[in-house]
Amino acid sequence: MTNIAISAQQISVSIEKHPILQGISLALPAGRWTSIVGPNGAGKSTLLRTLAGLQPCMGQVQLLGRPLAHWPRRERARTLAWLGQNEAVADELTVHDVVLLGRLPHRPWLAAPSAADLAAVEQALRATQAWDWRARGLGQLSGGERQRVLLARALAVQAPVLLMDEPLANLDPPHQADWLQLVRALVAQGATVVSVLHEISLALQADDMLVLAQGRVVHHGACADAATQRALEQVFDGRIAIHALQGQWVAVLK
Ligand SMILES: Nc1ncnc2c1ncn2[C@@H]1O[C@H](COP(=O)(O)OP(=O)(O)OP(=O)(O)O)[C@@H](O)[C@H]1O
Repeated sequence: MTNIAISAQQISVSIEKHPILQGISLALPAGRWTSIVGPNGAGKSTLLRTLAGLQPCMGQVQLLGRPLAHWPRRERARTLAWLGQNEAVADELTVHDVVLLGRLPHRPWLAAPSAADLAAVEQALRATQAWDWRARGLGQLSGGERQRVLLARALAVQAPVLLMDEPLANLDPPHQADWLQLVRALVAQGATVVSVLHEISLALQADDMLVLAQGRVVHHGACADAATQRALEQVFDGRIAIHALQGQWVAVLK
């Protein structure tokens, strides 16, 4: 039987009486990378926030088979790491301290960081090539540099499940490629990654894809499946076409 990392049963979200998510049910297998794509306003970020327990909803979300509400807070924070979009983080904190925040769910209340915490921070900062800036203030970094530090914070949690909303925002192509390698390595080690991505060619590198439109899942399948690719072309009104190029699927604009 497939292990399910995150599942949702009939989740609906309305904001100011406006339906944003409409009865979504899904099961995301563990040890795979799922990308969530769809047009602007489809509800991608809202869905990811709901799966992370950050957005109240009707229906139920389960993390590793247990309803989110039944998880003790710290255990849940060690199990599910989150990288949000445009997150407010105190700009006066150093890069090192920002990434150390990712270790909070591992540390006893008011305890100094352990050797394991410091090692996790260093590993995460090196993985995102942010180690050299560790003493700088977050506010002194460019948009892409800041994004890499926030990615390091999520990695430092060392959670088995990672949810990332537009993780490639502001990243240049080499760092997008690094992110891809990182995600593949995490998944190879058994982690589950779920990411909202606007870069369709990168989203197509995932194992599975969830295609969203108007608050509903219109397709869920393997990226390599022809049906997934047709659903993707359709949801963008035929304005993209998907082709194979050097062993990869790429989306071209029409
Ligand atoms: N706080 C809010 N108040 C009112 N409407 C909201 C709020 N947050 C989101 N919405 C609306 O919900 C819908 C879905 O938003 P969401 O951010 O989830 O979409 P998305 O698919 O991530 O979009 P994008 O591709 O533009 O980032 C949009 O129509 C948006 O305007």
